[in-house]
Amino acid sequence: MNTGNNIRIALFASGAGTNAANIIQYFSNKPLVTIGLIVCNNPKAGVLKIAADNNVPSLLIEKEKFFRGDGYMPELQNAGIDFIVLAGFLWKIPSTLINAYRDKIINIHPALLPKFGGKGMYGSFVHEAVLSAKEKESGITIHFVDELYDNGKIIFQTTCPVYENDTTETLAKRIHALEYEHFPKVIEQLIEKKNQTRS
Ligand SMILES: Nc1nc2c(c(=O)[nH]1)N[C@@H](CN(C=O)c1ccc(C(=O)N[C@@H](CCC(=O)O)C(=O)O)cc1)CN2
Ligand SMILES: NCC(=O)N[C@@H]1O[C@H](COP(=O)([O-])[O-])[C@@H](O)[C@H]1O
Repeated sequence: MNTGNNIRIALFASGAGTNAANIIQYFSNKPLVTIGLIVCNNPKAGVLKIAADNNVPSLLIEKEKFFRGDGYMPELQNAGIDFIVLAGFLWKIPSTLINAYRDKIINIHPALLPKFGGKGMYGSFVHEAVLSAKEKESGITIHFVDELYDNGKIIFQTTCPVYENDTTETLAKRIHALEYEHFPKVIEQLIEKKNQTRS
């Protein structure tokens, strides 16, 4: 149980982990926030090396315990986790965690929800859908996580242009730039707001 003023965050990621690396770096000199754990469902994910390189403990999870067991609640509690940040995590968060961390789980989505969200909408699939729809703009959405995919209350959105000659790669690069710029600051503002209501 975390009893101090320090807020301990668990980052959930399934892939390269560039957002996780950016968040770790951002909070590396902010004493009130600790990245206490990286939770991953993919043994080959680049985020596991990012955890090791930054001396952040990691937890490799498997389906049965996550979806039909305790959702790794004991491990999260032992790590003193107060807040969960999904940064490219590709499994649905089960009700065990949603209920235990109600309004304390957030996610970043690489499009302007409610469009281009839901099952199957992750990574390059999202950018492909935006390009196929001939959208003139895309962006990012940061939202609270509830039982459904991409359904929780929206906290923050910002946009970027989509160009006719864009590929999924060029659009992904523009979206990533928005993620790196805004995600850590939105996390920090949320934590500050929760600290104000606690004190
Ligand atoms: N309860 C919730 N869990 C998760 C949410 C959420 O809003 N509520 N957000 C996702 C992140 N996400 C979009 O932002 C997302 C990730 C993955 C999928 C998806 O379709 N996943 C596949 C499985 C993919 C795989 O195992 O490689 C699937 O469910 O079939 C949709 C949206 C994180 N969790
Ligand atoms: N629907 C969820 C989704 O698509 N999330 C996206 O996965 C990428 C993870 O990149 P990273 O592993 O390099 O941080 C990010 O672009 C994030 O928005």
